[in-house]
Amino acid sequence: MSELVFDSVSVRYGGRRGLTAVDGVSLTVPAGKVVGLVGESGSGKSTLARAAVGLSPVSAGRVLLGGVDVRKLPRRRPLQMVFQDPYSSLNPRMTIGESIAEAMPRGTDRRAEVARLLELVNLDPERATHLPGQLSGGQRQRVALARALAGRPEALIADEITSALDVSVQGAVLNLVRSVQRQFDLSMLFISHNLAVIRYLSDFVAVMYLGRIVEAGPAAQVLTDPQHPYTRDLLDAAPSAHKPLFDLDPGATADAEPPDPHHPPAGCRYHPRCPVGPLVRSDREICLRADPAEDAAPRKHAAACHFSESEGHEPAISQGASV
Ligand SMILES: Nc1ncnc2c1ncn2[C@@H]1O[C@H](COP(=O)(O)OP(=O)(O)OP(=O)(O)O)[C@@H](O)[C@H]1O
Repeated sequence: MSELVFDSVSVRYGGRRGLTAVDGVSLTVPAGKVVGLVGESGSGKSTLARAAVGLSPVSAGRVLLGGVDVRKLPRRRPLQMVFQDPYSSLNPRMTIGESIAEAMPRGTDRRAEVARLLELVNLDPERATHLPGQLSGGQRQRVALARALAGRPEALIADEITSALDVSVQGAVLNLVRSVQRQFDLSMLFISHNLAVIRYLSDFVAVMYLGRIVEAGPAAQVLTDPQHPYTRDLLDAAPSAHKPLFDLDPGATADAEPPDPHHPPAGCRYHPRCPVGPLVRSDREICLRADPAEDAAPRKHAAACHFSESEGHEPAISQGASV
């Protein structure tokens, strides 16, 4: 299917207390692959995802699907998004069937297609006449997925799609998403706080910190051989694989206060919290003044850290490196 490319995307929320929630992010979701996007609360993951479907105010850059600017796609159908909260993403007054049919291209045999999609997401086609309020959270999330598939997408963005669900149904929904992604060869940006979930689903992983991608690469490399101190801290903060479910604990990565997104630190944005940075080591003064590049071409493992090389890893990526 088609590659999804974020090309130097910035999102600024306005007003006097405005902030740049996403700051020049470049990230590629290769065709038919899953990129897991991870980072603590407030790092800008949802804002980046929503930028792709026109729901957050892009102030610079663009998003491309198969080389076409998503703003020029027909009603954005080839790119669909499923949200955290299935309660608010479905119209409570429309039947399940109407909600799904609404997203279909013209000329579709709607009744038959609704039944097919409901079966695909393991729901009884009889559900088509029900209202969202008659369904459980897990069932509603299945309907949201069916609705997204009704647009016959090439790419799918999933933003914390299991975190509002009972733990007992999370696994089934994740399995469904994975099987649908494979069946339709979808390119997928998958956002989660949960590193176990990211590990389970992702071909590639991108790590976001304070509006930037700080590390990206093949999932196995990023998760087992992290190059950026922030990624290492995230992985250290997460309990081991023996523990069942774990979420990233915002602020658990270092002793320093979480950053204020209105006033990102100069130099490397991670420096006030970095355990191998200038507050700990006198030879790392560069981190106070020089901003390491951020960029993400996940086929290649790279990190935006002045010292990732000296930590025994690949050289840091340079400003403006191509996607
Ligand atoms: N509509 C908005 N108006 C103003 N600021 C916003 C808006 N939405 C998000 N923000 C701010 O933008 C920053 C990034 O938020 P965002 O929700 O994208 O982060 P996130 O990584 O998805 O967090 P979470 O995991 O908690 O959803 C935060 O500082 C947040 O407070």
